[in-house]
Amino acid sequence: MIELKSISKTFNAGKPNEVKALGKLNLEIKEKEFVVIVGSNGSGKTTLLNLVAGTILPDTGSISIAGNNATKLADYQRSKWIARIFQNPLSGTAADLSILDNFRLAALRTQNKGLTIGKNEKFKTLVREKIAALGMGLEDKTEQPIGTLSGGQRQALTLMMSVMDECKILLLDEPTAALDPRSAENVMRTADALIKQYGLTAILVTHNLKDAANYGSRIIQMSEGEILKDISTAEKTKLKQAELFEWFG
Ligand SMILES: Nc1ncnc2c1ncn2[C@@H]1O[C@H](COP(=O)(O)OP(=O)(O)OP(=O)(O)O)[C@@H](O)[C@H]1O
Repeated sequence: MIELKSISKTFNAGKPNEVKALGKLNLEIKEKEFVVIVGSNGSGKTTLLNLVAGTILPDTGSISIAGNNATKLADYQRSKWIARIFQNPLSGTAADLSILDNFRLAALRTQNKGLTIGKNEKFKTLVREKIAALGMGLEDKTEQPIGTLSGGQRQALTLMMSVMDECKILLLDEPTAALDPRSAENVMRTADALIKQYGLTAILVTHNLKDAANYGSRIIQMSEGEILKDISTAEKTKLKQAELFEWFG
C-alpha cells in the first residue's frame, strides 16, 4: 500500500544549519497494516509522515501509494488516498462552523460527493448515524459550532470525518498529545475501531509507549533518520509491555 524506496531528505542543504532528517530509508507497509512509529525527538518521524502525505518531497528515492507512483505528487493530489490527524485538535476542523458543515467540507475534500450530496437530508442522516456510532452523545449537536467541543470530542469527530470518505490510509501524528489521559484513551480506541472497521492502512507516530504496546500490528523505532528496529506482528504479539519499555524507554 505504501512503499518508500531509498528516500532521503536534508533540510537547509549546504547551509550551516543543514539537517539530514532521513537517509536512504526503505519501508514497505502492506494494506491494512497498522504501523506504530516511535523514536526520540528529531529522529525523523514527522518528516516520514510528511513525505508520505506529500507536504514535503524527497531529495532522492521513490514513493508509491496504493500502486501509484506518488513521488512527485503534491499533498492535495494524494488526499483521495490519505487522511491525516494532527496533534492539535484545532487543526483539521473549522472552529466557527457547525459539526455538520465541517463534515460537508470533509466530504468535499476528495471531491467525490459534491455539494448537492453535502446539502441534502440523506447526508445529514448519514452524518448523524456516524456520529452516534462514536457513542459520545454528539449526534444531537450537529448544528453546534465544532469549536465549542472539547479537544477529545473534536479529535474523535475529525477521525470520523477522515474515514467517511474514500481514504485508504490514515496518518496519526501524535493525535493524543494535547489531551488528558481519559480523552486520549477514548480517541485511541476510536481510531483503532475505525481503522479495523474501514480496513485502513495506518501509521501512528507516538511518544506513548503504552499506546505502542496496545495498538497497531507492527512497531518501528527510528533514530537519526533511520529505522533502528522493525518489529513484525508475530514478534509484537509475543512482546510483553515491560520488554517494550525496556527496548524503547
Ligand atoms: N522544515 C524543516 N526545516 C528544517 N529542519 C527541519 C524541518 N523539519 C524537520 N526538520 C529537522 O529534521 C529533523 C527531524 O525532524 P522530525 O520533525 O521529523 O523529527 P521527529 O522524530 O518527528 O521529532 P519529534 O518527536 O520531536 O516530533 C530534526 O532535526 C528537525 O529539526
